[in-house]
Amino acid sequence: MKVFATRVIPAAGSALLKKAGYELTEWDQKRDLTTDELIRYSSEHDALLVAAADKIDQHFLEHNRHLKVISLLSTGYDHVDVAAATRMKIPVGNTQSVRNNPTADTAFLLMLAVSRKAFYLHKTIVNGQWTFFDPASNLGIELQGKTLGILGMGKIGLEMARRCAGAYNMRIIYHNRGSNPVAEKELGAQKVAFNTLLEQSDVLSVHTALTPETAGIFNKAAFEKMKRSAIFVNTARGGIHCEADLIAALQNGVIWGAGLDVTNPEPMLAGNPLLNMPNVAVLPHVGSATTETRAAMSVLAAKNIIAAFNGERLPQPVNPEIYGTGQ
Ligand SMILES: NC(=O)C1=CN([C@@H]2O[C@H](COP(=O)(O)OP(=O)(O)OC[C@H]3O[C@@H](n4cnc5c(N)ncnc54)[C@H](OP(=O)(O)O)[C@@H]3O)[C@@H](O)[C@H]2O)C=CC1
Ligand SMILES: O=CC(=O)O
Repeated sequence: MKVFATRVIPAAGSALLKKAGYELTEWDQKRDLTTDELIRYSSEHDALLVAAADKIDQHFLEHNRHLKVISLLSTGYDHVDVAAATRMKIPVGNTQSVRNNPTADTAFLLMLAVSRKAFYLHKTIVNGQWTFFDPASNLGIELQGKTLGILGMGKIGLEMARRCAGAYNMRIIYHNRGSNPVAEKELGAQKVAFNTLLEQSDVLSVHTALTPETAGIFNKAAFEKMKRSAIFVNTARGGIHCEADLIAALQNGVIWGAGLDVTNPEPMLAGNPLLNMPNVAVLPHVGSATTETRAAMSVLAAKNIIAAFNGERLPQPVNPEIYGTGQ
């Protein structure tokens, strides 16, 4: 069996695939594959291990109906036409469950960095602008006892809420389509309407998937409903906020600050105005970027492939419906 990985994956995962006797080819160039390249390489392999930047759409799948599995190195699967894969009976697996803690850490880090202008102040030192102590400048805001709003109280949202409740005794509100009984019981989190989330949050952290329902949901109208002192944090997907509206909201003081691990497009271009704003912190999509988690992700991605080759249910399936009720 032949596996094609669109990235060089951590050794723990590649070792597992090789131990199982599979031939693994890893794309080792520092650029994304083009659609044509992805189709061509996939046609010569039995399984694919892909990153969030690789678009697996209907066109791609029609050229690769032979694939025994598509294993994602990500949790999010907005880059995959899962419905088409399901129709073609191709199992898709992801790495949800091993990346909750580091991604929540990233959201927490961004919240704190924005509240104290940390990224900007670091830059002022680099630029030689730390010249004297001025008690009235470089002021941030405190988080103790403030209200955290979570859009998407799932696995990562819950970890972010736990951190904020534990560290700053923050009141937790959230908006989901369903509800999250664990967050309600453990943290006293209160489910609210989306508009209430916008109006009441001091920090609003986004943890929902990118779907047609959530795409661009943070637009001009949404930012205008938020507090002028609010911090917006997005570690989910850049497509959930409208960047032009976010920039305008920050420039016009409609909200106070923003912390982003995800942008649209990615990579963000160096001249982006967000990078020069004091109350903004941007990271290059590194939510899960720890040695431990990247190793665990590669292992889970490899296990998804091994299970598919053995005709078994994937340990972390995105489209379990392909198994019917039998598995
Ligand atoms: N920055 C990074 O490196 C990483 C980013 N991610 C991103 O984080 C996202 C969340 O991951 P994870 O916590 O594991 O996912 P979960 O599925 O556990 O949580 C997502 C939550 O979003 C809620 N939700 C879905 N649709 C809507 C909607 N339309 N309105 C309101 N809430 C909604 C769901 O609840 P309900 O169904 O009740 O609405 C669910 O609770 C991923 O999809 C991925 O895009 C993940 C890992 C790393
Ligand atoms: O963005 C990363 C993911 O796991 O999803």
